[in-house]
Amino acid sequence: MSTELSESQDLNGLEQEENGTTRLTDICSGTVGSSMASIAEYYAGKSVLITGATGFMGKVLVEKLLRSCPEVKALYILVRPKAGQSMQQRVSDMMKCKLFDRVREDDPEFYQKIIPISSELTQPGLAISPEDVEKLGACINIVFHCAATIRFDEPLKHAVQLNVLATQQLLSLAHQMHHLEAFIHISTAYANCDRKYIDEVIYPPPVEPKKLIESLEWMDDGIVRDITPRLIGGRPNTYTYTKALAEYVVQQEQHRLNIGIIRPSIVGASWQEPFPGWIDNFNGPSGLFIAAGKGILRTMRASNDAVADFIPVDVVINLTLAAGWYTAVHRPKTALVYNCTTGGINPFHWGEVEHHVISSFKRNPLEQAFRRPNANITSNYLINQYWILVSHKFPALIYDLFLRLSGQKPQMMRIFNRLHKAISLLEYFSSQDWEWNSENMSMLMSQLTPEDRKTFNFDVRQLNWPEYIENYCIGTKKYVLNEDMSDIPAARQHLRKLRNIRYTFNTVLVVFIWRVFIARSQMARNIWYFVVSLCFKFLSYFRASSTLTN
Ligand SMILES: CCCCCCCCCCCCCCCCCCCC(=O)SCCNC(=O)CCNC(=O)[C@H](O)C(C)(C)COP(=O)(O)OP(=O)(O)OC[C@H]1O[C@@H](n2cnc3c(N)ncnc32)[C@H](O)[C@@H]1OP(=O)(O)O
Ligand SMILES: NC(=O)C1=CN([C@@H]2O[C@H](COP(=O)(O)OP(=O)(O)OC[C@H]3O[C@@H](n4cnc5c(N)ncnc54)[C@H](OP(=O)(O)O)[C@@H]3O)[C@@H](O)[C@H]2O)C=CC1
Repeated sequence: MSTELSESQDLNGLEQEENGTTRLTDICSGTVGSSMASIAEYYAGKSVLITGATGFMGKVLVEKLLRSCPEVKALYILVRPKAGQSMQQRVSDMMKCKLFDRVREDDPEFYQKIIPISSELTQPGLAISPEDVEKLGACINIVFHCAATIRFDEPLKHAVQLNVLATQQLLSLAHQMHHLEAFIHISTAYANCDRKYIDEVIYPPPVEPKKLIESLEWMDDGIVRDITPRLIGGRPNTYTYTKALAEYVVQQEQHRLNIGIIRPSIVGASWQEPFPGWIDNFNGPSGLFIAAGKGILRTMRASNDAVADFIPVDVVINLTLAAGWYTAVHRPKTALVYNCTTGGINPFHWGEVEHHVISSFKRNPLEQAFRRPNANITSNYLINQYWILVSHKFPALIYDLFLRLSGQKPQMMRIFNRLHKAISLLEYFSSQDWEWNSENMSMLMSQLTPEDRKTFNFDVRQLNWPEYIENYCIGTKKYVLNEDMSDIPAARQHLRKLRNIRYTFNTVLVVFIWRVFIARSQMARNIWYFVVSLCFKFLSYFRASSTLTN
């Protein structure tokens, strides 16, 4: 069921379908002045506020805005001091990141456009100083809200504080912005993962956010922990639950602000921009790709035929910027939701992911792999448990034994325990299928000029998955693990060594087992003599026949 969009009759540039879904059309009657402006022209002279700019997606958003909208006036970014680093230090470190190489080339002074604002989103008023509130109120034209806790095991109180309450406070701040044209909220395609078919609508929230927030205020952490599974119900974690609540909170403001909601699925490395394969974290599939490349992860529960709904980060950001432009220019009267997914347009399946990840890491191996990359994904619980025992726990035990014997600290079992914890939280997403309607994404594309369609490309029909996965795997090697591509021959040599160790180990094991068997069983001895005599007879036969032909 979708929420009631009561003003269906007077939507500007929008059509409301029978089921309540709000769709874009090419009607421009509701546009403001610059409707014909290209995306870059629209952002020219604009001041943009970005939350979560130090995060994975936020950084890509900042980079793309600076590179493709060079006339943008200023990017105000909400940043908190963290891990002993001041806000300023964090921002200057961020700008040194390789991601900004292309922008740096175009404009070495690009950092002057970035204006950090100290903010801790979990604090009242987002801990923004009154002077900064005034400054933002006077100048911001567009808000992109990316900040969130994306941890799947986040305690409910904290997830609500950051994903729901902070969103609410940001919306209050947005009300004080006198020149605000658009508020773009980044959600997730899995906010409604308790449904199999997900339309571009905001579904009724699982609970009234206000009531939940009030209750959480007086409950102690123990009680909250105990009731969390009951509260989240059909959702697998507090992350998806609080992102669903946040959507509802944002929707409540749709009559007072121009709102767009972007729902990306599983965000992966960049496809094209600023260069293929850029990734800087272990979240989502990236950590598992690395674990598979290192030969540590060799089995996990996933359905071979289910769609792996990956979406490259640059596609999400291009769509986000286009949605910002559309929302500001066309001013839809109700919040538009964009399911930013690939499954319905260019599907790719978990079985194919496994195949391409493994073959890519065989071609471009990671340094110091534990074992040769090899994987077995299955949806069968028992088969998976068997492989965990044989391919994870047993090798870990042997390796730890080896470490102990050589006077080192055992570590492999600990690594596997952490990996199993991560897998247990991720398997939910790889073991089932969802269907997203992504019509708004296609229709937004139809609104762009041919030039913008190239500069802000989010046409995922053009995505070549094997090539994308290859670049993704190389990206994890180069940008997450900081490994040098020139070391690949040595890494290949290491894999050959591992293969030889495996052959030797397997041969010794088979001979050993057989010897034990022969020593204990007359039947095994008889079979052994039979096989040996058969081999001998074959050998004699071939020798005789080759003598005759000569
Ligand atoms: C058999 C081989 C097949 C090969 C390929 C098959 C790949 C299948 C991939 C399936 C993936 C499915 C992914 C679905 C994701 C759905 C996404 C929904 C979309 C979103 O909206 S949100 C963003 C997603 N959010 C996340 O991904 C966060 C998940 N992470 C967490 O919640 C926590 O990190 C976690 C896993 C609970 C661990 O917490 P904790 O123990 O406190 O430790 P740290 O966070 O400090 O990390 C510890 C350690 O683990 C590494 N790590 C983190 N994440 C992963 C991961 N996904 N895979 C592997 N390893 C991971 C982390 O880097 C740390 O390592 P250190 O060595 O640095 O300590
Ligand atoms: N990654 C993915 O696969 C997907 C992500 N999304 C959504 O995209 C958005 C961005 O995700 P992503 O970039 O991957 O996440 P990251 O974890 O990389 O970034 C989160 C950002 O939020 C900021 N933040 C977190 N807590 C606070 C706080 N208390 N005060 C101030 N800032 C804070 C972080 O700042 P700091 O650096 O200080 O920690 C960081 O900049 C999120 O809304 C997420 O739900 C949606 C679908 C998939």
